[in-house]
Amino acid sequence: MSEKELGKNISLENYNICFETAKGKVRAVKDVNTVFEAGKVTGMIGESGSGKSVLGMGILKLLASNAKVEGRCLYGDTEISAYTEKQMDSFRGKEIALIPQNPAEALDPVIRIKKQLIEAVTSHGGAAKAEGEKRYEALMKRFGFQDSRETGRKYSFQMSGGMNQRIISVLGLMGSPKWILADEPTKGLDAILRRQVYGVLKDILCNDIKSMIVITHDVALARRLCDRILVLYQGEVLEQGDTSSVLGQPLHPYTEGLVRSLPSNGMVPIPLPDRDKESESKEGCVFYPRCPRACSRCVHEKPGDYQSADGRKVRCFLYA
Ligand SMILES: Nc1ncnc2c1ncn2[C@@H]1O[C@H](COP(=O)(O)OP(=O)(O)OP(=O)(O)O)[C@@H](O)[C@H]1O
Ligand code: NI
Repeated sequence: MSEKELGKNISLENYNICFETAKGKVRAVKDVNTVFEAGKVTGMIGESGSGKSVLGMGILKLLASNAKVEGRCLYGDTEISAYTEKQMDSFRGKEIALIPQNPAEALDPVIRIKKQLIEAVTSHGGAAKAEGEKRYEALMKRFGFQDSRETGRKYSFQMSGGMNQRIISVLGLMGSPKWILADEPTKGLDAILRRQVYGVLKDILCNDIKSMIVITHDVALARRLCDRILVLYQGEVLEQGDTSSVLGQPLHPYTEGLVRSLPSNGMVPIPLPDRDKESESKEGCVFYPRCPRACSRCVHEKPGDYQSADGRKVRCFLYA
Protein backbone atom coordinates (compact mmCIF):
# COMPACT_ATOMS: atom_id res chain seq x y z
CA MET A 1 0.00 0.00 0.00
CA SER A 2 1.17 3.52 -0.69
CA GLU A 3 1.58 6.30 1.84
CA LYS A 4 -1.56 7.81 0.37
CA GLU A 5 -3.55 4.87 1.67
CA LEU A 6 -1.58 4.10 4.81
CA GLY A 7 -1.31 7.67 6.04
CA LYS A 8 1.78 8.97 7.80
CA ASN A 9 3.56 8.21 11.03
CA ILE A 10 2.25 9.98 14.12
CA SER A 11 5.17 11.12 16.30
CA LEU A 12 5.09 12.50 19.81
CA GLU A 13 8.10 14.53 20.94
CA ASN A 14 8.59 15.42 24.61
CA TYR A 15 4.84 15.32 24.84
CA ASN A 16 3.17 16.38 28.09
CA ILE A 17 -0.43 17.02 29.05
CA CYS A 18 -1.54 18.51 32.32
CA PHE A 19 -4.89 19.68 33.63
CA GLU A 20 -5.41 22.77 35.74
CA THR A 21 -7.86 21.87 38.47
CA ALA A 22 -9.13 23.54 41.62
CA LYS A 23 -6.79 21.27 43.58
CA GLY A 24 -3.79 22.14 41.44
CA LYS A 25 -2.04 20.67 38.45
CA VAL A 26 -2.70 17.09 37.36
CA ARG A 27 0.03 15.74 35.09
CA ALA A 28 -1.80 13.13 33.01
CA VAL A 29 0.84 12.48 30.31
CA LYS A 30 4.55 12.84 31.04
CA ASP A 31 7.50 13.12 28.67
CA VAL A 32 6.23 10.78 25.99
CA ASN A 33 8.51 10.13 23.03
CA THR A 34 7.14 7.64 20.55
CA VAL A 35 6.23 6.98 16.94
CA PHE A 36 2.97 5.35 15.92
CA GLU A 37 3.96 3.74 12.65
CA ALA A 38 1.65 3.92 9.66
CA GLY A 39 0.66 0.46 8.48
CA LYS A 40 0.80 -0.98 11.98
CA VAL A 41 -1.55 -1.51 14.88
CA THR A 42 -0.26 -0.02 18.12
CA GLY A 43 -1.92 -0.89 21.41
CA MET A 44 -1.87 1.36 24.46
CA ILE A 45 -2.31 -0.70 27.61
CA GLY A 46 -2.16 0.13 31.30
CA GLU A 47 -4.42 0.31 34.29
CA SER A 48 -7.32 2.71 34.72
CA GLY A 49 -6.20 6.33 35.00
CA SER A 50 -2.79 5.72 33.42
CA GLY A 51 -3.45 8.34 30.74
CA LYS A 52 -4.34 6.22 27.71
CA SER A 53 -7.46 8.16 26.70
CA VAL A 54 -5.92 11.54 27.47
CA LEU A 55 -2.96 10.69 25.23
CA GLY A 56 -5.28 9.55 22.43
CA MET A 57 -7.52 12.60 22.73
CA GLY A 58 -4.40 14.77 22.83
CA ILE A 59 -3.40 13.53 19.39
CA LEU A 60 -6.86 14.40 18.06
CA LYS A 61 -6.96 17.67 20.05
CA LEU A 62 -10.20 16.70 21.73
CA LEU A 63 -9.07 17.51 25.26
CA ALA A 64 -11.08 19.32 27.93
CA SER A 65 -10.55 23.09 28.02
CA ASN A 66 -8.48 22.93 31.25
CA ALA A 67 -5.80 20.88 29.46
CA LYS A 68 -2.35 22.25 28.70
CA VAL A 69 -0.16 20.53 26.14
CA GLU A 70 3.61 20.76 25.87
CA GLY A 71 5.82 19.22 23.24
CA ARG A 72 4.90 18.31 19.69
CA CYS A 73 2.66 15.92 17.82
CA LEU A 74 3.64 15.42 14.19
CA TYR A 75 1.80 13.76 11.33
CA GLY A 76 4.58 12.94 8.93
CA ASP A 77 6.49 16.25 9.02
CA THR A 78 3.47 18.38 9.82
CA GLU A 79 3.06 19.64 13.34
CA ILE A 80 -0.61 18.92 13.94
CA SER A 81 -0.34 20.02 17.58
CA ALA A 82 -0.07 23.55 16.14
CA TYR A 83 -3.19 23.19 13.98
CA THR A 84 -6.09 25.55 14.52
CA GLU A 85 -9.48 24.14 15.48
CA LYS A 86 -10.62 24.64 11.89
CA GLN A 87 -7.65 22.78 10.43
CA MET A 88 -8.13 20.03 12.96
CA ASP A 89 -11.79 19.74 12.07
CA SER A 90 -11.04 18.64 8.53
CA PHE A 91 -8.07 16.52 9.67
CA ARG A 92 -10.17 14.45 12.03
CA GLY A 93 -12.28 11.91 10.23
CA LYS A 94 -10.31 12.35 7.02
CA GLU A 95 -6.86 11.34 8.28
CA ILE A 96 -7.52 9.95 11.77
CA ALA A 97 -11.00 8.85 12.77
CA LEU A 98 -12.07 8.12 16.31
CA ILE A 99 -14.07 5.05 17.19
CA PRO A 100 -15.20 6.20 20.62
CA GLN A 101 -15.69 4.04 23.65
CA ASN A 102 -19.37 4.53 24.11
CA PRO A 103 -21.61 4.18 21.03
CA ALA A 104 -24.59 5.59 22.92
CA GLU A 105 -22.71 8.84 23.53
CA ALA A 106 -21.29 9.06 20.03
CA LEU A 107 -24.65 8.77 18.31
CA ASP A 108 -27.29 11.48 18.45
CA PRO A 109 -30.49 9.92 19.80
CA VAL A 110 -32.81 12.28 17.91
CA ILE A 111 -31.32 11.94 14.42
CA ARG A 112 -31.99 8.91 12.25
CA ILE A 113 -29.00 6.62 11.71
CA LYS A 114 -28.61 7.14 7.99
CA LYS A 115 -28.83 10.92 8.24
CA GLN A 116 -26.06 10.95 10.85
CA LEU A 117 -23.79 8.74 8.80
CA ILE A 118 -24.23 10.70 5.58
CA GLU A 119 -23.83 14.06 7.32
CA ALA A 120 -20.54 12.87 8.76
CA VAL A 121 -19.01 13.14 5.29
CA THR A 122 -21.08 15.83 3.60
CA SER A 123 -21.35 18.53 6.27
CA HIS A 124 -17.68 19.59 6.08
CA GLY A 125 -17.95 20.07 2.34
CA GLY A 126 -16.07 16.80 1.87
CA ALA A 127 -17.91 14.23 -0.18
CA ALA A 128 -20.93 14.88 -2.37
CA LYS A 129 -24.25 13.48 -1.21
CA ALA A 130 -24.35 10.74 -3.87
CA GLU A 131 -20.86 9.64 -2.96
CA GLY A 132 -21.82 9.51 0.71
CA GLU A 133 -24.88 7.41 -0.12
CA LYS A 134 -22.78 4.94 -2.05
CA ARG A 135 -20.29 4.60 0.75
CA TYR A 136 -23.09 4.23 3.26
CA GLU A 137 -24.68 1.36 1.32
CA ALA A 138 -21.37 -0.46 0.89
CA LEU A 139 -20.27 -0.10 4.52
CA MET A 140 -23.65 -1.07 5.97
CA LYS A 141 -23.55 -4.31 3.96
CA ARG A 142 -19.98 -4.98 5.03
CA PHE A 143 -20.94 -4.64 8.66
CA GLY A 144 -23.81 -7.06 8.38
CA PHE A 145 -26.80 -4.75 7.91
CA GLN A 146 -28.53 -6.42 4.99
CA ASP A 147 -31.42 -3.97 5.03
CA SER A 148 -29.58 -0.66 5.10
CA ARG A 149 -32.74 1.27 4.25
CA GLU A 150 -34.73 -0.13 7.15
CA THR A 151 -31.86 0.33 9.62
CA GLY A 152 -31.11 3.81 8.32
CA ARG A 153 -34.58 4.97 9.33
CA LYS A 154 -34.06 3.91 12.93
CA TYR A 155 -32.79 5.87 15.90
CA SER A 156 -29.86 4.55 17.94
CA PHE A 157 -32.06 3.75 20.97
CA GLN A 158 -34.07 1.35 18.83
CA MET A 159 -31.01 -0.83 18.25
CA SER A 160 -29.00 -3.22 20.40
CA GLY A 161 -25.58 -2.37 21.85
CA GLY A 162 -23.87 -4.64 19.36
CA MET A 163 -25.65 -2.99 16.42
CA ASN A 164 -24.72 0.49 17.64
CA GLN A 165 -21.12 -0.66 18.03
CA ARG A 166 -21.12 -1.63 14.36
CA ILE A 167 -22.84 1.64 13.42
CA ILE A 168 -20.08 3.73 15.02
CA SER A 169 -17.51 1.68 13.13
CA VAL A 170 -19.35 2.57 9.93
CA LEU A 171 -19.41 6.17 11.13
CA GLY A 172 -15.64 6.11 11.64
CA LEU A 173 -15.06 4.70 8.17
CA MET A 174 -17.43 7.04 6.29
CA GLY A 175 -14.72 9.64 5.68
CA SER A 176 -12.25 7.00 4.39
CA PRO A 177 -9.65 7.84 7.05
CA LYS A 178 -6.08 6.54 6.93
CA TRP A 179 -5.99 5.93 10.68
CA ILE A 180 -8.43 4.62 13.24
CA LEU A 181 -8.10 5.45 16.92
CA ALA A 182 -10.29 3.06 18.90
CA ASP A 183 -10.71 3.93 22.59
CA GLU A 184 -11.57 0.89 24.72
CA PRO A 185 -13.58 -0.81 22.01
CA THR A 186 -14.45 -3.75 24.30
CA LYS A 187 -14.90 -2.02 27.64
CA GLY A 188 -17.93 -3.25 29.56
CA LEU A 189 -18.98 -5.71 26.87
CA ASP A 190 -19.79 -9.36 27.47
CA ALA A 191 -17.76 -12.13 25.86
CA ILE A 192 -20.02 -12.42 22.80
CA LEU A 193 -19.96 -8.70 22.04
CA ARG A 194 -16.22 -8.58 22.69
CA ARG A 195 -15.70 -11.23 20.05
CA GLN A 196 -17.94 -9.28 17.69
CA VAL A 197 -15.97 -6.06 18.18
CA TYR A 198 -12.72 -7.92 17.69
CA GLY A 199 -14.17 -9.31 14.45
CA VAL A 200 -15.12 -5.81 13.32
CA LEU A 201 -11.62 -4.44 13.99
CA LYS A 202 -10.04 -7.41 12.21
CA ASP A 203 -12.37 -6.86 9.30
CA ILE A 204 -11.41 -3.18 9.08
CA LEU A 205 -7.73 -4.17 9.20
CA CYS A 206 -8.11 -6.71 6.41
CA ASN A 207 -10.18 -4.54 4.11
CA ASP A 208 -9.77 -0.84 4.78
CA ILE A 209 -7.32 0.57 7.20
CA LYS A 210 -3.92 -0.74 8.18
CA SER A 211 -2.94 2.05 10.58
CA MET A 212 -4.54 1.88 14.00
CA ILE A 213 -4.19 2.88 17.61
CA VAL A 214 -6.14 0.70 20.01
CA ILE A 215 -6.57 1.79 23.63
CA THR A 216 -7.46 -1.09 25.90
CA HIS A 217 -7.30 -2.70 29.33
CA ASP A 218 -7.60 -6.01 27.62
CA VAL A 219 -4.07 -7.41 27.33
CA ALA A 220 -5.38 -10.54 25.59
CA LEU A 221 -7.06 -8.42 22.91
CA ALA A 222 -3.90 -6.33 22.52
CA ARG A 223 -1.82 -9.47 22.09
CA ARG A 224 -4.04 -10.74 19.28
CA LEU A 225 -4.58 -7.45 17.49
CA CYS A 226 -1.48 -5.30 17.86
CA ASP A 227 1.94 -5.24 16.20
CA ARG A 228 3.34 -2.84 18.75
CA ILE A 229 2.56 -2.08 22.38
CA LEU A 230 2.94 0.98 24.60
CA VAL A 231 2.71 0.26 28.31
CA LEU A 232 1.46 3.25 30.31
CA TYR A 233 1.68 3.82 34.02
CA GLN A 234 0.75 7.11 35.72
CA GLY A 235 1.03 9.02 32.48
CA GLU A 236 4.40 7.60 31.45
CA VAL A 237 5.20 5.12 28.71
CA LEU A 238 7.32 2.65 30.66
CA GLU A 239 7.94 0.20 27.85
CA GLN A 240 7.36 0.25 24.09
CA GLY A 241 8.18 -2.20 21.35
CA ASP A 242 6.93 -5.15 19.34
CA THR A 243 4.02 -7.01 20.92
CA SER A 244 5.76 -10.39 20.93
CA SER A 245 8.76 -9.08 22.86
CA VAL A 246 6.92 -6.70 25.21
CA LEU A 247 4.30 -9.27 26.23
CA GLY A 248 6.45 -12.34 25.61
CA GLN A 249 9.62 -11.26 27.43
CA PRO A 250 8.68 -8.11 29.35
CA LEU A 251 11.64 -6.03 30.51
CA HIS A 252 10.11 -3.34 32.72
CA PRO A 253 9.11 -4.64 36.17
CA TYR A 254 5.66 -3.12 35.65
CA THR A 255 5.13 -4.92 32.33
CA GLU A 256 6.38 -8.10 34.01
CA GLY A 257 3.76 -7.62 36.72
CA LEU A 258 1.00 -6.90 34.18
CA VAL A 259 1.78 -10.07 32.26
CA ARG A 260 1.93 -12.16 35.45
CA SER A 261 -1.44 -10.77 36.52
CA LEU A 262 -3.16 -12.26 33.45
CA PRO A 263 -5.58 -15.13 34.14
CA SER A 264 -3.57 -17.36 31.80
CA ASN A 265 -0.43 -16.72 33.88
CA GLY A 266 -1.88 -17.41 37.30
CA MET A 267 -3.31 -13.94 38.07
CA VAL A 268 -0.52 -12.89 40.42
CA PRO A 269 -1.45 -9.32 41.38
CA ILE A 270 1.10 -6.49 41.27
CA PRO A 271 1.85 -5.45 44.88
CA LEU A 272 0.15 -2.24 45.99
CA PRO A 273 2.34 0.83 46.52
CA ASP A 274 4.50 0.78 49.65
CA ARG A 275 3.32 3.75 51.76
CA ASP A 276 6.79 4.52 53.14
CA LYS A 277 8.33 4.41 49.71
CA GLU A 278 5.54 6.63 48.38
CA SER A 279 6.24 9.36 50.89
CA GLU A 280 10.00 8.90 50.50
CA SER A 281 10.14 10.28 47.00
CA LYS A 282 8.21 12.27 44.46
CA GLU A 283 10.99 12.93 41.97
CA GLY A 284 12.06 9.35 41.36
CA CYS A 285 10.68 6.64 39.11
CA VAL A 286 6.85 6.58 39.08
CA PHE A 287 6.85 2.83 39.64
CA TYR A 288 9.33 2.92 42.55
CA PRO A 289 6.73 2.48 45.36
CA ARG A 290 5.52 -0.77 43.76
CA CYS A 291 8.68 -2.04 42.19
CA PRO A 292 10.13 -5.36 43.41
CA ARG A 293 13.44 -4.62 41.68
CA ALA A 294 14.00 -1.00 42.72
CA CYS A 295 17.47 0.26 43.63
CA SER A 296 18.64 3.38 45.45
CA ARG A 297 18.89 5.32 42.21
CA CYS A 298 15.14 4.98 41.59
CA VAL A 299 14.27 7.01 44.69
CA HIS A 300 15.37 10.45 43.57
CA GLU A 301 16.27 10.15 39.92
CA LYS A 302 13.98 9.76 36.90
CA PRO A 303 14.97 7.06 34.45
CA GLY A 304 15.15 7.95 30.74
CA ASP A 305 13.95 5.82 27.83
CA TYR A 306 16.75 3.28 27.40
CA GLN A 307 17.01 1.23 24.25
CA SER A 308 17.32 -2.51 24.68
CA ALA A 309 19.24 -4.83 22.33
CA ASP A 310 16.06 -5.82 20.47
CA GLY A 311 15.11 -2.21 19.79
CA ARG A 312 12.43 -1.55 22.36
CA LYS A 313 12.54 1.37 24.75
CA VAL A 314 12.31 0.85 28.50
CA ARG A 315 12.05 3.60 31.11
CA CYS A 316 13.96 1.79 33.84
CA PHE A 317 17.51 2.05 35.28
CA LEU A 318 17.90 -1.74 34.96
CA TYR A 319 18.45 -1.12 31.25
CA ALA A 320 20.47 2.11 31.45
N1 LIG B 1 -10.50 17.22 32.36
C1 LIG B 1 -9.71 16.67 33.30
N2 LIG B 1 -9.34 17.39 34.39
C2 LIG B 1 -8.54 16.87 35.34
N3 LIG B 1 -8.01 15.63 35.28
C3 LIG B 1 -8.33 14.87 34.21
C4 LIG B 1 -9.19 15.35 33.17
N4 LIG B 1 -9.32 14.36 32.23
C5 LIG B 1 -8.57 13.33 32.68
N5 LIG B 1 -7.97 13.62 33.86
C6 LIG B 1 -7.07 12.75 34.62
O1 LIG B 1 -6.05 12.24 33.79
C7 LIG B 1 -5.66 10.94 34.21
C8 LIG B 1 -5.66 9.99 33.03
O2 LIG B 1 -6.98 9.68 32.65
P1 LIG B 1 -7.36 8.78 31.39
O3 LIG B 1 -8.82 8.89 31.18
O4 LIG B 1 -6.48 9.10 30.25
O5 LIG B 1 -7.00 7.30 31.92
P2 LIG B 1 -7.18 5.94 31.12
O6 LIG B 1 -5.85 5.27 31.14
O7 LIG B 1 -7.81 6.17 29.82
O8 LIG B 1 -8.16 5.16 32.11
P3 LIG B 1 -9.39 4.18 31.77
O9 LIG B 1 -8.74 2.87 31.46
O10 LIG B 1 -10.15 4.14 33.05
O11 LIG B 1 -10.15 4.75 30.63
C9 LIG B 1 -6.62 10.54 35.31
O12 LIG B 1 -5.98 10.72 36.54
C10 LIG B 1 -7.77 11.50 35.15
O13 LIG B 1 -8.40 11.75 36.37
NI1 NI C 1 -9.62 5.62 28.93
